Amino acid sequence: MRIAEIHLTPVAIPDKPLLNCKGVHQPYALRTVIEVICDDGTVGLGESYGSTKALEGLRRAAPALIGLDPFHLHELKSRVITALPEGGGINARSAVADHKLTDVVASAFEVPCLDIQGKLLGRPVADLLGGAVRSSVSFSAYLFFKFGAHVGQEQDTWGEVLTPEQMVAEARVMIKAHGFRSLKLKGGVLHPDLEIETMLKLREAFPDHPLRIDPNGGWTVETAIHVARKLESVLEYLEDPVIGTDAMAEVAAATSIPLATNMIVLEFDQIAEVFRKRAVQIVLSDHHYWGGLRASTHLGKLCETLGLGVSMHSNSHLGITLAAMVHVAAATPNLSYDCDTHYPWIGVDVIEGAPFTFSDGALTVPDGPGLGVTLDRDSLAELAALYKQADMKERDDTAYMKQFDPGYERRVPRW
Ligand SMILES: O=C([O-])C(=O)C[C@H](O)[C@@H](O)C(=O)[O-]
Repeated sequence: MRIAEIHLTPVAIPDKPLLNCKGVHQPYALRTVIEVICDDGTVGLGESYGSTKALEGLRRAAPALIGLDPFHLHELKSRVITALPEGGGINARSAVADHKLTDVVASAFEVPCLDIQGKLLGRPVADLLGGAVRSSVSFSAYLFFKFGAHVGQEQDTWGEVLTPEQMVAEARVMIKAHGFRSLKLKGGVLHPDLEIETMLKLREAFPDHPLRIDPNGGWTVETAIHVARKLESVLEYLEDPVIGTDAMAEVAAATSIPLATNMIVLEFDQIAEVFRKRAVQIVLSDHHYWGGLRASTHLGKLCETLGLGVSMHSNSHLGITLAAMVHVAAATPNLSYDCDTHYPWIGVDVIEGAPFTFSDGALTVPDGPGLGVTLDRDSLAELAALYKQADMKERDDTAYMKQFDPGYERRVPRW
C-alpha cells in the first residue's frame, strides 16, 4: 500500500480580535487542511499552518511523498528533508522564535499517515503512540483581552474585554459553556499592574481554578520579577515572561513559580541548555513544530527524565488538530497540566457532525480507528473560498493593530 495522492487546501477561519503583545488577531486565522490518499482509497487527515512559507513547504514536499508506504515515517522525514534542502523557518516575520520548516512539514504529513495506519489497523491513533493512559484530556480556558469588533464589523458576542472586571466576565462565560477547570490569560497586553489585578480578580472569582499567565516574552526581567512576586501564591505557572534563556533563568531564580515555555524551547537540541541553566521547568509541546505526534511523546519522555513538566501549546486551529492533540495528550503519561486550545474562539470546523464538545473542560479520547474525524466537504469548500477571497495570506497581528491604533509599534519586550 502506497500514498497515491495528496491534497492541500488552505483555509481561512473567522477569528475574533484577540489581543497579544504583538498586536491583535486578524479577521481570519490561516490553516491548511491535508488529505493523504492511499492507492486502496484510505484517506488520512491532517492540519497545519496556512502561512505562505509553511504552505509552500507543504506543496514542495508533497510530490516527494507519492509512493511512500504510510507506515514508513522515518523515510517520510528523510524525503521531506531532501525536498526542502534549504531548511529555514516558517515565520515570515518572526523576531524572536521560529519553527523549523522541515519539522513542520514532516509533522503535517506524519499525522495523516498515523490516521491511515489507525484506519487500517482499526485502532485509534493514541494506540499507535503507546496507548491512551487517560480516557479524557483536560484543557484550560484560554482567556484573551480583546476588542469588541473587527475593523468595519459589528460587535461580536463576546464584546470588548479590556479591564480586569470584563476578563472575569469572559472567564465566567467560558467556564459556563465548556466547564474549564483551569484558566490561562494571554498577557503582555495591558500595563503589568492591570494584569496582576486581573489575575487577583480571577483568583477571587474562581478560588479553585489553577491560574497561569502568558505575556509571550513581552516583559523585561524586572517586570517579570515584579509580577511573579505579586502572584507568587496565585499561579500554577508563569509562561514565557521574558525572551531568552539567560533572562528566563534570571526570572526563574527569583521566584518559586515554575516557568513554562513554548518560545525558548522549540526543538530537541535546545533542551540541554535551558535545563543546565534552570531556565524552564515546564515545556509546552506542540506537534505541529516538534516534528509530529511521535516526536511529542519523545519530548514527554525526555521531560520526564529531566524532571521537567510537560503540557501543550496551541494556536488558532480546527478540529483535525484538536483530535490529534487529544490523541497525543492521552498517550503522554507525564502530561502535567491542562492543555491549551483556541478551539472555543473558533465557531466553525471542517469535521463532519457536531463540533468537539468539552465536558468539565475535557474531551473524551476518540476510540474509533485513526484520528476519529472525517471531513465535511461543504464546510471545507466554504473555508477554502474564504481563503481565496481574504486579502491576507500571512499572519501579522502588528500590522492589523495599526488599523486600530496607527501609532502602535511592535516592541520586544513591551513592558
Ligand atoms: O503561547 C503562545 O505562544 C501562543 O499561544 C501563540 C498564539 O499565537 C497566541 O499568542 C495568540 O493566539 O495570540
